[in-house]
Amino acid sequence: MKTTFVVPDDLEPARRADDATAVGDVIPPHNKRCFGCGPDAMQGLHLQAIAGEGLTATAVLEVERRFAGGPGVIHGGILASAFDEMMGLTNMLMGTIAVTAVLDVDYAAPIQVGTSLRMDARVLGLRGRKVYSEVVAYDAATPGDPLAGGHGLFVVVDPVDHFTRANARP
Ligand SMILES: CCCCCCCC/C=C\CCCCCCCC(=O)SCCNC(=O)CCNC(=O)[C@H](O)C(C)(C)COP(=O)(O)OP(=O)(O)OC[C@H]1O[C@@H](n2cnc3c(N)ncnc32)[C@H](O)[C@@H]1OP(=O)(O)O
Repeated sequence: MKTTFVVPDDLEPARRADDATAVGDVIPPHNKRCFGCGPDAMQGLHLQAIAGEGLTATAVLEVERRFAGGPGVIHGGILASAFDEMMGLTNMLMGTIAVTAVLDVDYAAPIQVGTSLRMDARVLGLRGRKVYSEVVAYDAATPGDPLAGGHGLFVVVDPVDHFTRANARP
């Protein structure tokens, strides 16, 4: 992978919340209409992330024809959405809500329609309100070199305050 995203080397450790989703269970959608994880988002990705040990989670995205960009391959924005969601859901295992400030995607190889794309996400650590996370994607059928990877810088917010202000019309 050739990312230029800089992860500080002196991150503070992040901690799994005591009441976080149990290992092996699906992390519940944070919003039923979320494009990434919401069951009611008709055109969405419907990602179901399984909580792992610590601050990790895994999901499989079936790369459907409706996700195409170039002929026969996934659209870059769809992959970015999936990565954003995977890291956002994984961050929730800390028991906080963090929104994306920076999203970095390394498109290492074309990903064909029909691929079962396994995505492994984890929280790398904290710096104050900043959360650094990463995700790596593989072909679930033929694991080998990663097909893509992503990093995110998320910022912890008070969700009621953040979304109330975000929805206010000037
Ligand atoms: C009605 C009630 C509802 C209640 C219930 C709701 C439940 C919902 C549950 C869950 C939802 C989310 C689940 C995850 C979904 C997937 C993630 C997404 O897709 S999120 C969508 C896309 N992202 C945005 O829309 C953010 C838009 N941006 C902002 O709102 C602000 O810019 C924000 C919050 C990111 C930062 O604003 P500041 O004013 O709070 O904080 P500042 O001081 O600017 O930044 C804090 C630190 O971060 C750095 N920072 C911020 N932006 C940066 C950047 N672009 N590059 C580098 N550093 C940055 C700053 O330099 C600062 O660092 P230093 O503490 O000084 O070291």
